[in-house]
Amino acid sequence: MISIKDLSKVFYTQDQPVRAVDQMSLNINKGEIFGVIGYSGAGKSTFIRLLNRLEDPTGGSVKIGDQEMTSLSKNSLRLARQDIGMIFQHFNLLWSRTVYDNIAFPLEIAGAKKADREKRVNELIELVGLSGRGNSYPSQLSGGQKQRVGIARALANNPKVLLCDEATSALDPETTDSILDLLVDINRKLGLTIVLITHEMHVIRKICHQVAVMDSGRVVEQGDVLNVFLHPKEKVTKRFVDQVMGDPERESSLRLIHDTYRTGKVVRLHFVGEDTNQALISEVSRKFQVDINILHGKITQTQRGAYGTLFVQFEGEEEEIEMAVNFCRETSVEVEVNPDV
Ligand SMILES: Nc1ncnc2c1ncn2[C@@H]1O[C@H](COP(=O)(O)OP(=O)(O)OP(=O)(O)O)[C@@H](O)[C@H]1O
Repeated sequence: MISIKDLSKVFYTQDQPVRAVDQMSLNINKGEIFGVIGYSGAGKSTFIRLLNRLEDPTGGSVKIGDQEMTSLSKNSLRLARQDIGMIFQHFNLLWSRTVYDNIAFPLEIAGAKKADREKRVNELIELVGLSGRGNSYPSQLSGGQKQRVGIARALANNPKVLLCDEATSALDPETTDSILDLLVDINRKLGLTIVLITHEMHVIRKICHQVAVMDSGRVVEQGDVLNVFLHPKEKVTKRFVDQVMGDPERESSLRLIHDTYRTGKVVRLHFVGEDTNQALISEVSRKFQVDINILHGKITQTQRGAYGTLFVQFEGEEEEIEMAVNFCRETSVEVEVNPDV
């Protein structure tokens, strides 16, 4: 659906050239929610603006469907953009227009007839949960409602792709979740491909199927969200996973346990999907002569299923511990002995 190859953007500033996006290559499948995560300055905004050519690339290509975006003339680009909706962190609504007229705006530009516009706007108002608010002005709406207007406006011309530029970063956690739920709903109902950029792993965890981690203009890690949670390779990715799975107390409490009980083994168990329901710990304690201290645990839901980690300490004879660890390894649960915390 979207194929990005060796995409680069260099800004030539007075001091020195800035490589905001540096040889990025990605493939995004139709119907997928694809998240790009990175810290401030990683190049996310530049990247997403290159997709619909709000920014012209220095090199490389962006293909959306059969359309090579980088070589389109002004006129063809205007048409191609009707297939690409976009929503923004600060909503970018027209403040002097009502909700209804904001949503109607892209339809007016596309030359839709009045009756068709009316039908479409009413459908969209209902789809985004703003029934009864058509005559309100943006200043009379909450942040979440404003973003709903932004979403309805972005969907007006039935785009194939929706680009989300930090769409929930200005919202409180609860409103963020309701907007993320709406994006999932739209993705399922309309089969829309969604590309989003964010600096919050919670957003990736909650709605994305695939994730790419950006650092200094490059994709440093990429994959299925559950796999990236399970096996983060790069330091920056581990920090993002810790935004969701971490616990400020974890490191100190594990160190304390480690220093207090010098016997036994600390083991980290990773549970994925169905395995999260497995009664592994009670089975191990029944089968082997080991004492099990549960040190720390967390479970979370992703679009790809549940994911959990559990830190435990096995105490007992070395041989029994070895057998218990091997037993855990034989299940589909992943095991790390004496993990770095
Ligand atoms: N118009 C511009 N002119 C010069 N440099 C720019 C321009 N836009 C972005 N940059 C630089 O490119 C790099 C990437 O910026 P970008 O805004 O894409 O990152 P980001 O990951 O979206 O960060 P943030 O979340 O803080 O916006 C930064 O070093 C930034 O200073």
